[in-house]
Amino acid sequence: MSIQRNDIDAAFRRLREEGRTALIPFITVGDPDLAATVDIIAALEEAGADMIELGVPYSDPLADGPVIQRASERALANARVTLADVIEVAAQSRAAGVQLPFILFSYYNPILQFGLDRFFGLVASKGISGMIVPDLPIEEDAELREMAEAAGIHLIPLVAPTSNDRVKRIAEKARGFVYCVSSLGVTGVRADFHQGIDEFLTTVRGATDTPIAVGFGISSREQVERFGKQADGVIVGSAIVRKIEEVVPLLQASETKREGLAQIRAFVSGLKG
Ligand SMILES: O=P(O)(O)OC[C@@H](O)[C@@H](O)c1c[nH]c2ccccc12
Repeated sequence: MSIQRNDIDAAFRRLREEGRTALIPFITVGDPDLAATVDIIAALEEAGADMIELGVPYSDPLADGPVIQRASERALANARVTLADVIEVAAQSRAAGVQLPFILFSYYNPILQFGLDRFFGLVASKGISGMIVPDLPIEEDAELREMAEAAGIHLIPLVAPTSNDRVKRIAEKARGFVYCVSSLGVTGVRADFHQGIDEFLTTVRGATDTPIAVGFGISSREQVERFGKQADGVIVGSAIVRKIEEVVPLLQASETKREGLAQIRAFVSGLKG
C-alpha cells in the first residue's frame, strides 16, 4: 500500500484518537496566482486545517456558486492555471514542508483532457493522497476508481440528501471519506441546511465505517461545531474563498502580502474556535 493511501486515513485515525473533527478547507489553486496559493496553503496549515481540497479552476463549474466561480475566473485569467499547475503546487507545498494531506478537486473534463494514465502516473509521486470529481457519479466511475486504487489515491465520493437508496452503494465504495453534501443546489455560504440533514448524516454513518465529512454552506465556528458532532470532518470552501477574494489586493503587493495571509489565517483559525 503506497504511503499516500495512509495520509488521509492516518489523519482521520489521529483525529479520532484526539476526539477532534477534521477541518478541510477548499481553495481554488491559482487564486489570485500560483505563488499566492503556495503561501495560502502554508497559512491554512498554520491556522489548523487538517487536510486541504485543492481546486482545479474550471471554465464551466456547474456545481459552484458565484464565489467559487469568480475564484476560477481569477485563476484562469491571471495564471491560466491547468491541472498540471495544481499538481505542481502540491509538490511545491510538500517540498516547502507542508504535511497536510492534499485532495485534488477537479471536474472530470480537465482530468480526461490531461489523460488518465498521465494523471495517475504523476499525482502519487507529487504528494496527492485523494481526489474528488463532483460530476462523475459512481455509475460511471469504475475506470477512474480502478486506476485511483492502483495508484494509491483515495477516490472520495459525494452523497446528497437526495441520494436515498444510492447512499449504501456510494458509501461502500468510498475511500478516504464520504463527502456528505449538506444542501441541494450549488456551493455557497448558507444560514440553513437541508431539513433532513441530521437523519441523512445518521443514514450515511450507518452505511459505512469510512469517515464522513460534511460540506456546502458552512462558514462559522457554530456550524463547524454543529456538524462536528455528527461527522468526522467539515469542509469549508466559499467562506474561505470569499476571505481570499477580500484580501487579493493585499496578497498582490509584496509589502502587504503578510497582512493578507494573516487575515486568512485568522479567519480559518476562528472556525476552529
Ligand atoms: O463552498 P462551500 O459551500 O463551503 O462548499 C464546499 C465546496 O466549496 C467544495 O467542497 C467544492 C467546490 N466546488 C464544488 C463542487 C461540487 C461539490 C463541492 C465543491
